[in-house]
Amino acid sequence: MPVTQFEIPEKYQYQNGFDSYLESEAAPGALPIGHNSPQKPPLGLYAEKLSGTAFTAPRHENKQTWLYRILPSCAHPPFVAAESPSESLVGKDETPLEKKNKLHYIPNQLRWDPFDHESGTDFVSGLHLVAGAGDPTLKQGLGMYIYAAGKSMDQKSAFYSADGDLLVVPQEGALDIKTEFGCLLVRPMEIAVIPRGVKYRVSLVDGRPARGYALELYQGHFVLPELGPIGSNGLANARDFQAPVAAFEEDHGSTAFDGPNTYTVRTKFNNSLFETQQKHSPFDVVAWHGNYYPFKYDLGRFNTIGSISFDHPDPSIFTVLSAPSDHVGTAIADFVIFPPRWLVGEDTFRPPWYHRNTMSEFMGLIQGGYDAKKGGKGGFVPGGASLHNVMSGHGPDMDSYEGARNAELKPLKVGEGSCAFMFESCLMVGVTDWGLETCQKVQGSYSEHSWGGVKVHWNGGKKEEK
Ligand SMILES: O=C(O)Cc1cc(O)ccc1O
Ligand SMILES: [Fe+2]
Repeated sequence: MPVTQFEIPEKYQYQNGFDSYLESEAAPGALPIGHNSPQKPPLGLYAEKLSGTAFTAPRHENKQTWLYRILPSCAHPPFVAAESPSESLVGKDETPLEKKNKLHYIPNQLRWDPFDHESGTDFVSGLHLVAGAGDPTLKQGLGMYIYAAGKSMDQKSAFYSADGDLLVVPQEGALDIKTEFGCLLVRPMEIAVIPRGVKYRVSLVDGRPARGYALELYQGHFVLPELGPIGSNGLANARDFQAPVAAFEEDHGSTAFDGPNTYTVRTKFNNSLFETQQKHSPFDVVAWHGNYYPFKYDLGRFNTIGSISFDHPDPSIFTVLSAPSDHVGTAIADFVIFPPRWLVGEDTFRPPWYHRNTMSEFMGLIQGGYDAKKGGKGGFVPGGASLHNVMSGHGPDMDSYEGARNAELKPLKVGEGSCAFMFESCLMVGVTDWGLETCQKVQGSYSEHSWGGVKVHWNGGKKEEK
């Protein structure tokens, strides 16, 4: 087995397929046959449509799901600004939104020490916007997050984001994600995508604190990358993506108008938190059918492809999911991983080459090390991150360069037990106050530490003997 693949505990059931049209019912007969919205849906349920694209989006892009639930989602009092919207999302509570959302555009290479675990936060209050581009109100761009959850979300609470689809990359601690569509268990080395609008509740597993990375896509949806000459299989295969099966809570509270509101629903709306209290469980979907649903993927199933002759290929061969812009081949966000793999290139400098890219690159490390960067204190370590913005020069640090320049080129397995990843974007990425200051993790001497001592190997122009 090249990489570890996960067991699926019995408690969780999934249906397989990427961008498939799926259906699931937790009570037999809950799905109407033929109809979407019969006069009286079966079992006394309400029909509710959840759309992820405009009704009129072309068929190949159209995403929506019909939910059959005990009570419709609209039955709640108005949302109000959450009283203490964690300092986390973008800044301090009292800070005006413009300041909270302010992004600082910096040409320097940035690297962060591992972000802190937090004890008092849940998945929502522990979500920190580190960097981003664009604007959720215009449905353009993306946000890059760090989360640190020291406790489960309240069992009578739910969260949804109106801002975009959230790709979650756990780094420490598993997440039990209860969604309106059913449950997902997402462990480090697995990922999940929760589409815009889908309500969910994140619980810690075995009480273990959780930390990880997330990318919110303000526009469009993730797709599998084109395979071109690779052919019809490879990289992340469609059948390895897993969606939940319907599971519901039967708690519809008091029917009295003034009955107690026991459920809290929080929403992220333009990167601000709002909340409301309602009588009924938001997790009351008994059945659903559609192609707009949350899903997970075990990174251990990724079929890694590389050069078997010479030269280091572009990292696009490691793309798991891509969120295309309107320009073919140019992504608002690519999610790229660097799993264990064999390097066999002859007469090849095997780590990444030095480069300056028109794309920006935010990297994190789930486990182990990265072949172009030293680990250890002040290095690139699990739970930390780096950002190489548009045209910011970067590449292996000096020691990695010298090591690879002089290495014996026998076949070598790199990255055993490791997995770095990259959120790559065609957009220039700005960094928040939280990312620059509040988190206190920016490594002051990243550039000096990495490239301060790069050696001159220029031989003065003497023709070399072959
Ligand atoms: O900068 C990085 O480490 C990411 C990266 C890896 C690679 O193999 C080629 C290009 C690239 O940007
Ligand atoms: Fe790079």
